[in-house]
Amino acid sequence: MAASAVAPKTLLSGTVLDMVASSASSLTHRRALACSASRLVPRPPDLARWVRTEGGFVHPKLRIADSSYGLGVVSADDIPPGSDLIVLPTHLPLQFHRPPDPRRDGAHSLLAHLASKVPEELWAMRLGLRLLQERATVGSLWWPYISNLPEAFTVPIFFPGGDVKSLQYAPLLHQVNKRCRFLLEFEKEVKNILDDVASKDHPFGGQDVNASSLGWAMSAVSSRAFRLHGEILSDGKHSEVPMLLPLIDMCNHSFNPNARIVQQQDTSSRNMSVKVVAETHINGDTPVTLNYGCLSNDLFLLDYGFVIPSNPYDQVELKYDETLLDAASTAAGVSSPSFSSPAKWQQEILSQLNLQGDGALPKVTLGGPELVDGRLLAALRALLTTESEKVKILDLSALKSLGGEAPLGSSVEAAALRTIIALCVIALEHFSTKIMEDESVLKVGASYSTELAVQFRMQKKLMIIDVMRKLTQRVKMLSKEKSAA
Ligand SMILES: C[S@@+](CC[C@H](N)C(=O)[O-])C[C@H]1O[C@@H](n2cnc3c(N)ncnc32)[C@H](O)[C@@H]1O
Repeated sequence: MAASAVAPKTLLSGTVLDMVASSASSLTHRRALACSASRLVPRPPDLARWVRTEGGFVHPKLRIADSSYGLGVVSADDIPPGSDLIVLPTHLPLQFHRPPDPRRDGAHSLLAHLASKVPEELWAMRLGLRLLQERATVGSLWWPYISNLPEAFTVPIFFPGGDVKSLQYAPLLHQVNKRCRFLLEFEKEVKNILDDVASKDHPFGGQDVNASSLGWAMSAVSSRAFRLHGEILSDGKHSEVPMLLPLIDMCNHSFNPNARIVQQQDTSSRNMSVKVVAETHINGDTPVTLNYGCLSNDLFLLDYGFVIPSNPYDQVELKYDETLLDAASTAAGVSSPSFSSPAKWQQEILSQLNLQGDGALPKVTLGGPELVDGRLLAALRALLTTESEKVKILDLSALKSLGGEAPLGSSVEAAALRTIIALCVIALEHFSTKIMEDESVLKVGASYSTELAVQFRMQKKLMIIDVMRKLTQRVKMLSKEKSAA
């Protein structure tokens, strides 16, 4: 059993390295992205056999096979609902915390020290450090798993700088740049902390770690780890622990999955076993899928390196801002002085909605199952009416809801919806390309990362147009109701 070097010379280049050397992406990088199924070593061990050897269970009808999304778990024959598909013995999930080992406690406490430098939101980097440690350990229990991991990931921290810009969406650009900056800073910090550490205490067996290998590990974890129940806390609740689940993490994502993860507490110990159970009848020659979460395309791209077309959970972020609302309402022909100078009772509603005052949260969204952020809708309804008494007797949840009747009457409702449609137009104008131009890039074909970036921005625009279409329908219904009355 060999262990692979933590920082191979040609692992990855792209944004992280662009930031260091302002160089364009190398050919090696493009090749790696284009065949995302290529693994850390050319012919890694059979994962299913390894899980069985370690005491786990793998349904005899399951295979790992090429799929549209790299590798995937496929059922070769019919499997009835409720069947166990994969059962992992308790020692196989890879977590940050590990059983004490006096021979390596120095290394582990240094690893814990490094992990303490990682901000909470980048939890994937913490487990990533542990993954790098096992990757550098000769004879690691997890080597059969690690050698099956992809050699490269399609997350935007590895995009060439031009493709990051091509995303054209400020909130995601901000996150990508933040992660890149973190990796570059963290590389320095790790080198500083590990300088002069004796090899027996070195968490990575004396091997060099750089921004590229840290990025590889962080992406391996963000795209594959599941956050599961950990130990029971003093309040009786479970802590949430990110874990890498060998073999289970070969299942691809679907919003309509045919399988799910189940955790079971061992009756004789505090250990938890993890298994995948068939949720529905699975036909032969069908991929076994899990739901990674009802996430926006921002999170799918940032953490997993893919974009879901017509994703019902995709959203755009806007900042609640009176100048923006003024511009939108003027464009919609429903301008109101209340946007720049709301009455006292309107200010109180804005404070209750956390859109104004101390600790205000000005980020609002369009899209997703809610269609319009309830806080934005409530604010517009309240600002576009003069009937304070009508508003005051309303429950805040009724003011926020798009589902039922127009709570303040059809005129106010139509004005609020028209303002939101105008906000959608403004949001569309933030993208520098038109959908038709995006389509032609995809038609001609480009590098994998360029196509992903173009897909991302195109899906955002399609989603905004869909919101506009649905809101326009509502406005039409309101005017029909008004003329019928
Ligand atoms: C947990 S792994 C699944 C196994 C992976 N396909 C492999 O080859 O190792 C998650 C990765 O699979 C791919 N993937 C999974 N579901 C997908 C989907 N619905 N669409 C596109 N890519 C998907 C993405 O590359 C993602 O980062």
